[in-house]
Amino acid sequence: MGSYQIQGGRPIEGEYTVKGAKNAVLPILAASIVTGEENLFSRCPDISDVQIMQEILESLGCKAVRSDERVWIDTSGVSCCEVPRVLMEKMRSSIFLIGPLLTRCGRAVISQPGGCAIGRRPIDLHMKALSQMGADIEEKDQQLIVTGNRLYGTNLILDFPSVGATENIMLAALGAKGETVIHNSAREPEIVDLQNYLNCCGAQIKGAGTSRIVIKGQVPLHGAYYPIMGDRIEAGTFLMAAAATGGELLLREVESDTLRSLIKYLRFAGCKIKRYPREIWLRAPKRLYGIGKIKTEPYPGFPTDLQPQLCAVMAGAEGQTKVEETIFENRFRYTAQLAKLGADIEILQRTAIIKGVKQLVGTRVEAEDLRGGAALVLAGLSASGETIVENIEFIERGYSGFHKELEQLGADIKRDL
Ligand SMILES: CC(=O)N[C@H]1[C@@H](OP(=O)(O)OP(=O)(O)OC[C@H]2O[C@@H](n3ccc(=O)[nH]c3=O)[C@H](O)[C@@H]2O)O[C@H](CO)[C@@H](O)[C@@H]1O
Ligand SMILES: C=C(OP(=O)(O)O)C(=O)O
Repeated sequence: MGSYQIQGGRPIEGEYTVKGAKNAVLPILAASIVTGEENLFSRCPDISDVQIMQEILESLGCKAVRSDERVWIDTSGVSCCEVPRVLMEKMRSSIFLIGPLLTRCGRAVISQPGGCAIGRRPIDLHMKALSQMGADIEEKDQQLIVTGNRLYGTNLILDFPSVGATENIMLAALGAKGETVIHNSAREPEIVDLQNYLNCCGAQIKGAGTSRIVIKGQVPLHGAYYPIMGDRIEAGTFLMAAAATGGELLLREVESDTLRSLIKYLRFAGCKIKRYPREIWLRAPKRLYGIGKIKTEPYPGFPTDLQPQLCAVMAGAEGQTKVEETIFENRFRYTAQLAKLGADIEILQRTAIIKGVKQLVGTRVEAEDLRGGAALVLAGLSASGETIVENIEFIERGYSGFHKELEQLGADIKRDL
C-alpha cells in the first residue's frame, strides 16, 4: 500500500482543468455493451475503478484500449454474461453490468459487488425493479443469476431515489418490450450523462435529471463517440483544498450548476466565489468560518461524496459545524483519523459535531475509503508539519494523478511506492 507525504501550510493556487466524472464514466462504459458495436469515449479519468471496468468488459468478450484520456471499446464480441467474482468484488460499480447484460444477452450472473465500507449498500431496489419488469432472480452459490429474456416495460416507483438502481433500470429497460417509466428516480447529473450517451447511440430516453424517466424499449442501438462530463466531486474536492489552505483557484470545464450547494456553503464559510457556466473561481480567507448546520441529501442537495472533505475543511474553521449524513449509515469512520491530526469531532448517531481548532498538526493517518482518504489529504495540506496518509489506493479509485495535480497547484506532496 502506498502513501502520500505532505508538508502542510502551502496555499493551493492556480488553474485546474477538471477531469471526467468517475460516476458517469463507470455506468457509461458498462452501458456500451448494449450497442454491440465500437464506442469511443474521451475525457476518461485514469483511475483504478475505470481500469477494473475495462478488465470486466474484456472478461465478457469486449476489447478495451486506453490511449491518453480516450478509451475505445469494441463490444461486438460479448460472449459471456458472468462477471468474474474477483473483479466483481473489486468495486461497487460492477453492479452496473446487470442491466446491459440483460439487454444484450437476456442473462446476467453476478456476485456481491465490492467497494468502500461506507454502509451496507444492499441492491434490493435494483432487484425489486428488475423483478417487476419480469426478470427471474435466483441465488445460488453466493451468485445472483438474473434472467430476463422477455422483460416488459412498466411503471416503477423507487422507494428511495437510488442512483445505481435508476441507472440499472434504464439499462435493462432498453431491452424491454414497451415503455418503462421510473418514478422517484434519482436526479444526479451523471444520470443525465448516461441518458445523453444512450441517446447518442439511438436510444429514446427522456426525463433524466428529473424524478420521472421514460425509456422506450427495443429501439435499435449503435456505437457512438462520447465525451464524459466533468467530475463535480473532483472539482468540489479541489475547491475545498483551496478553501482549507487560504488559496485561490480557477476551475475549468465543470458544469458549475452541479456544485451549487457546495458553493453556497463555501460562501457562508467566507470564500469569495464567482460562478460561470463552465468555470468556478474561488478565493479563500486566511481562516474559514464554521457553517452551522448542513446535511447530505440526494441531488440537488449537498452530496454525500463531498461530506468527508467538508468536515476536514471545517475541522480548522472558526466556530462550529454540524454535518448530518443521511445517505450512508457508516460514512464517518475517517473522523477517527482526523482526530489524530487534532480535529475536535464528536459523532452523535448520524451527525458529526465539529468544533473548529486553530491549527491541525501533521501526523501519520490511514485512508479507509475513497472520500475519507481525500479528506485526510485536505487536512494534511492545511495542517502544520508533516502528514503521512497511508493506504492511498483507496484515494486512487477516484482521483487521477491526485498528488501530481495538487503539487502543480503549489502543494508539497510526494507519493511513496
Ligand atoms: C458509481 C456511483 O455512481 N456511485 C455513487 C452512487 O452510488 P450508489 O448508486 O451505490 O448509491 P445509491 O443512491 O444507490 O445509494 C443511496 C442509499 O440507498 C441505499 N440503497 C441503494 C440501492 C438499493 O438497492 N438499496 C438501498 O438501500 C444505499 O445503501 C444508500 O444508503 O450514488 C451515491 C449517492 O449519491 C454516491 O455516493 C456514489 O458515489
Ligand atoms: C462512494 C463512492 O463511489 P462508489 O459508489 O463507486 O463506491 C464515491 O465516489 O465516493
